Amino acid sequence: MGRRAAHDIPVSASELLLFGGPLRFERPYVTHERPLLRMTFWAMARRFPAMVATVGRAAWREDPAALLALLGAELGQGLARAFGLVATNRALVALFSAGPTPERLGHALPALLGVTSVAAVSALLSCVSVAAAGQLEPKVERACTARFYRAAVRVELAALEDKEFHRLLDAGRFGTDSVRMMLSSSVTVVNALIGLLAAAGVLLLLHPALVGMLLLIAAPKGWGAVVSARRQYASRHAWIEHRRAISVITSTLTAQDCAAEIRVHGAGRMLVDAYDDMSRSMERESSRLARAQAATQSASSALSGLAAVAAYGVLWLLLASGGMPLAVAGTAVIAVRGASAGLTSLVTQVNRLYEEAMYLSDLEEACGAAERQAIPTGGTPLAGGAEEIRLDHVTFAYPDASAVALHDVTLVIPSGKVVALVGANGSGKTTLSKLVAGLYLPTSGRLSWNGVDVRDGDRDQLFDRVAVLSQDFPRWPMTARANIHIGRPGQPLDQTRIDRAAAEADATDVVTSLPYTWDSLVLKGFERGTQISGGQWQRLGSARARYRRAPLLIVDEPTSALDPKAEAEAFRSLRSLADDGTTVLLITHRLAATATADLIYVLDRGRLVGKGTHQELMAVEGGLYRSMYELQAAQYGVGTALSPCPEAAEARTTPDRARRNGSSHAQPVQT
Ligand SMILES: Nc1ncnc2c1ncn2[C@@H]1O[C@H](COP(=O)(O)OP(=O)(O)OP(=O)(O)O)[C@@H](O)[C@H]1O
Repeated sequence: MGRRAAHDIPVSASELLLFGGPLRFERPYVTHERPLLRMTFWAMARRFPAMVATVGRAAWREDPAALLALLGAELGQGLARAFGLVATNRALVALFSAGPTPERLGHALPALLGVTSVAAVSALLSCVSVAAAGQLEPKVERACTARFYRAAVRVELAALEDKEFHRLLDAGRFGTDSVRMMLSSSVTVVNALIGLLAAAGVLLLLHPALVGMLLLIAAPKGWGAVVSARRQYASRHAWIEHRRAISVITSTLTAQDCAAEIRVHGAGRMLVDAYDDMSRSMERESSRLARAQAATQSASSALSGLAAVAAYGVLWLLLASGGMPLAVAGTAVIAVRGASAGLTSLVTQVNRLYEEAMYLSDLEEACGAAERQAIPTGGTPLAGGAEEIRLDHVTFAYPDASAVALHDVTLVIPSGKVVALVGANGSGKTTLSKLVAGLYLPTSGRLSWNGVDVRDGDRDQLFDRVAVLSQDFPRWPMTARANIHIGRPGQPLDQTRIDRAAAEADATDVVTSLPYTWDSLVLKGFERGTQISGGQWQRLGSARARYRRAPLLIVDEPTSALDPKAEAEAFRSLRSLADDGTTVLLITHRLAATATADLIYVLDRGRLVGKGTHQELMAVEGGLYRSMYELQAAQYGVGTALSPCPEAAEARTTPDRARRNGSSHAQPVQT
């Protein structure tokens, strides 16, 4: 085979300039890159039964009837091929026997009818095989893919932090594409193998020397097929690298976010030139491959031709010496020609099968690992809504992290209140909210929901009681309606509830301004698709969290993209949600907004350093909250004795709010 491996193909000057070398995927994606080149053909052949068994097991689980039909049809075709050869031999014996032609034809007729019937049965079985494979392939693919994704979405968040585990999941994703291909390749391989065995068996019966003849002629063809398939494989990887580099570059040429620099900076011309340059290296690789394949083909054909001459010479001698009847020689020629054609397909498919099998074994491994790391189902049932969420000396460290993200935190999140978490970047606010949501478990200490330790509690029931609007909330590539409904997907879609959630989140105007209102796709580049702004997305996200109607709403910087008016409205509506009984855990850097919170917790480098109402925390001289607030106020050129914001002023005058703000748990603990 060609000694020049894919990675030896020179990288174009443009690739060097733009990517600093070939554009290869990260490790997860290349675990199996070029394994075929490292493994001998025989080692591959030895692994063949295990590979087919993996697919076979998946097929058996999904549709045993279709699998049996497929196997039966393939086996039947192999037997039909053997019978066909036997019948051909009989027909030739009759035709080459002594006697008048009409008599010989008469004697050959039953065998000829046999050949015809066998061909018809074989064609019928081939149809059965196509139908069964067509039925089985999508089922196997669906089952394996669904199993993988079902397991993946249940994995503990902490497990996803583990790079190795993540690698496993990433690699597993590639396996889902391989299942279908493996099934079709397995069928082709089994078919070719049965065909070869049938031919060899018949030849053995006719004359043992004929098997040797088959091997002699087929061996150079087999060699040529192995060399070509491997060279093609290596080249495909080279192509993939160049193709990847090209598509990365060409996709930017028409991308909207690159359009300005492409025109103003003249980046477009440079990138088109790079495309030209990179394409040339692909062209060179393509020509090199074609030349190499042609050379191998001529060598294998020449060798096979020489072997055929030798074999036919032996046949001649056998015929001349009376050691073999003419009819047997004729059958042998037919069998050998058919078998060597099957051999080429066998080699190509075994190569392919091997490659795909590795991705499939990744998939199996990933499914197993994900199932082992799944969030447990069941546990102590949670009564009520979010009556009391309590953290007792909770410490939490992310897996692999050198420092703890939360240290010895003790606090209570009372029901039906707006509880704000404030602190500098990285102080642990989001982490704390994720623990409260049951997404992570404390490293030490106890976190309880309504008295039930989250370690023992039914986590699905806990999730059911939480709605999340995170900083980087998902922008689902769906319709506006589906973007809201996905907030409570377990219940039938309820348009009235969707409208109400949108109204509460100030998102009604966003939706009515869309060309197809609720049916608009918030996804550009598709029919009914449209692009919405960051602030509009934030309103949709907020509507989704409200549509969920959960006892606890966690909102992490819910107004970062909103204009001042919308922001004030958003905080006002959080207040009214709490007034209606929802517990709101609010994370924000906008301290004017925390002024109306019932309770504020101040975090500093993972530690709780203060708690109380806005007024209480502002009263702590040199306290972290106060200094942060004063810094923000100074940006607006307002003095420190300011009234925090209109809502706060209003809160102070409302008896209910005043009572809440003066609640007994609001004891400043500034450190
Ligand atoms: N997935 C993670 N893996 C490892 N460390 C993390 C991870 N997420 C956060 N951290 C670390 O934990 C600490 C607390 O992060 P967290 O996101 O909770 O802070 P935050 O107060 O919400 O910050 P911000 O105001 O910037 O959103 C930080 O030091 C951060 O680097």
